[in-house]
Amino acid sequence: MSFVLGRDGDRDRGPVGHLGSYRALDGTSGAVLYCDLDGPHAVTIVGKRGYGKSYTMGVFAEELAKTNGLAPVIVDPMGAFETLAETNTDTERDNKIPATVIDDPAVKPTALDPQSWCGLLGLSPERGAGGLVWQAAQKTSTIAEMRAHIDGTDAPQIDKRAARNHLHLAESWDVFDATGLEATDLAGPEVTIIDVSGLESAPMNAVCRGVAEALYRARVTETIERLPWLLLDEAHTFFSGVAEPALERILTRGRAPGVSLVAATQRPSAVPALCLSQSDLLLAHRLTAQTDLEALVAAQPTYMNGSLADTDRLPETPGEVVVIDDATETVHAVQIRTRETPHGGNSPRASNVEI
Ligand SMILES: Nc1ncnc2c1ncn2[C@@H]1O[C@H](COP(=O)(O)OP(=O)(O)OP(=O)(O)O)[C@@H](O)[C@H]1O
Repeated sequence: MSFVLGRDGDRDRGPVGHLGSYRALDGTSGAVLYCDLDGPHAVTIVGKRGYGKSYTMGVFAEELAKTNGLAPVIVDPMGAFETLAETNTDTERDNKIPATVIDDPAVKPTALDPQSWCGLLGLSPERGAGGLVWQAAQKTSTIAEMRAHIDGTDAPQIDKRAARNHLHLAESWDVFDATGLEATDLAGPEVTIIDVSGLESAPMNAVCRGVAEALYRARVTETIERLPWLLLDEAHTFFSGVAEPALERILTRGRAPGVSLVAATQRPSAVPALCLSQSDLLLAHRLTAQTDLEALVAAQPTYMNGSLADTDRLPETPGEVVVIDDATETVHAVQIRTRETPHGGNSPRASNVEI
C-alpha cells in the first residue's frame, strides 16, 4: 500500500518522490508515502528550529535530482546543502546526488525592475536619489551605465552623489554582472546549489530574485525544457525582500509554465498569507509560537477536522510532519525518510569542540 501526495491518481501515472511513511500513533511506521513530481507544485515546509525543515528539504532535493525532466535549484542561505554531493559515511552507500555548487553567484542587473532597485537600495522612488536610480534602471542594463546615466542628468549634485554612493554599495556586493546567471545555467538535471551564505539580506534577495525571474521567464518563453523546482530555505528572508514579487509570481502563476516552489520557514507568520494559501502541499513540523500557529490556522482548509493549533495536532519529534494535501484534500501524519546524503544543517555541539 502506498499513497501519492499532490496527485489524484496512483503511482504509475508519472514520476514520484519517496518522502517517508505514515506514522502510527504508537510511533511505528506504516505505508510508504510518495509525492507527485510529474506536475508543478507549491510546497511550504514550516516548523520551529531544529525540527527538520532543512532535512525535509534535502529529501525533496534528493528525489528531484533522481527524476528525469526536472531542474532542481536550491538557494542556500546557510550553506547547508552542499553535502548533497557527498557520500553518506553512516550508510557507506555511494548515494551522491549529482550537484553543481555556485559559490559566488551573480545575476543580471536587469533582473530587478526600477522599483526593486529603489527598494534594494532603501531609496524612495519619489525623491531625489531614488528618482535618479529609478530612471537609470529603466534606461540602462549595467551598474556602470546606470552611474553614467545619473552623471549625465542635470539633477542637483547632492542627489547625484547620493545615487552614485548607493550604486557603489550595490556594486560592492559583487552579485550583479551583465553576464550573470542565465536560466540555461540552472536548467541541468543535477541539483544546482546557489550558495548565498555570507551575503547580507539585500544581495541575497537580489540573487534569489534574479534566479526566480530567470527560471520563470525561460519557461514562459520555452527557452528551457526541464521543469524547474526552486527550493528556498529560510524563505521568510526572501519573502520580506526584493525577491518577493518573483516568488509571488511563481506561486500564483507558476503552474501554467511548470515552475514549482518549495519554501521552508521557521516563521510562517513572517511569510505572506499568500505563500500558505497558494501552497498545494503544506508540511508542518512542530510549531509552538502562538503567532505562527495562528498563521497556519488562518490558511487551514475547510476539509480539515479540528484545528492545527491544537497542541497535540502537530508532531513532537524532529522528522515528523503533518501534511495537508490540497490535490486530494487529505491530511496525513508522516515520518520523513532518512536522508541518503549527509545532512548539512546539524547544530555544532560544545561537547565536540577540541581545545
Ligand atoms: N526525517 C528525519 N530523520 C532523522 N532525523 C531527522 C529528520 N529530520 C530532522 N532530523 C534531525 O533533526 C535535526 C534538525 O533538523 P534540521 O537541521 O532540518 O532542522 P531545521 O528545522 O531546519 O532547523 P533550523 O531552523 O535551525 O535550520 C537534524 O540534524 C537531524 O538530526
